[in-house]
Amino acid sequence: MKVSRHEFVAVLGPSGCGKSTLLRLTSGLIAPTSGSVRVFGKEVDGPRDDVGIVFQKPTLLPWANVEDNVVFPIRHKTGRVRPEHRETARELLRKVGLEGFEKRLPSELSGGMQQRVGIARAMLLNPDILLMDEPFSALDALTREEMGFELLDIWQAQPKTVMFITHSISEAALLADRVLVMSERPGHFIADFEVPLPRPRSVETSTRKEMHEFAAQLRSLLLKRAA
Ligand SMILES: Nc1ncnc2c1ncn2[C@@H]1O[C@H](COP(=O)(O)OP(=O)(O)OP(=O)(O)O)[C@@H](O)[C@H]1O
Repeated sequence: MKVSRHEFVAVLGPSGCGKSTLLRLTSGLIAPTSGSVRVFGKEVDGPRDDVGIVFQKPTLLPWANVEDNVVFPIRHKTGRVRPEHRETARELLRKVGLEGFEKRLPSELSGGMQQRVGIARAMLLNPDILLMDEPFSALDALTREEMGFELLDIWQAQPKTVMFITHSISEAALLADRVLVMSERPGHFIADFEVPLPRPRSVETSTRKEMHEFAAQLRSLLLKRAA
């Protein structure tokens, strides 16, 4: 499969089909046993700096405050954090709605707030590619929807290629330009849809007839495969 620059692609598929594996291969965290992954025409042969990753759980350092968690990738990479990195971190925290929480510990934040810290951390080096593995699945339904729209705002302000793994058909349809569907194991792509919805997306988008029709099309494909 190919993803264009700055495209927002969602990947749907049954549990265990290899969605997270696809994401880890793309980030260079693991190497393929066969086949290859290329980013900007170059084979991926190790972890990359131009990729931000957001996992299902934010995996924050419990002893470090919010700002220190966001600048952690730069500390890890270079051993020191410059004032401009802290300024970028604070700016990102403002963007994800966490202004005033910079010096708090992760344990003082809600699950949704912790996930926002994880998103700010993934954006610190302004990566061209953002890989997201079920980033909102541990959140309550309302926060999840809100975070999806926040992500679209960030993506529109700072275009990036996004690969977004989810189990939610409506989330995939509402956020993405394209939805790729994988089969059960051994996973392969069985469908590739352009999302027939205009941008910008909003709460209103989720009530549109096209949204319901598209979600129904995805659902019947996934159910047929599971039957
Ligand atoms: N193409 C593949 N080749 C080798 N192993 C694979 C492949 N796809 C998946 N696996 C293995 O299958 C297991 C599940 O894969 P993975 O976690 O990527 O699935 P998933 O679709 O993300 O599942 P879930 O939706 O439950 O999170 C892992 O142990 C992974 O190593």
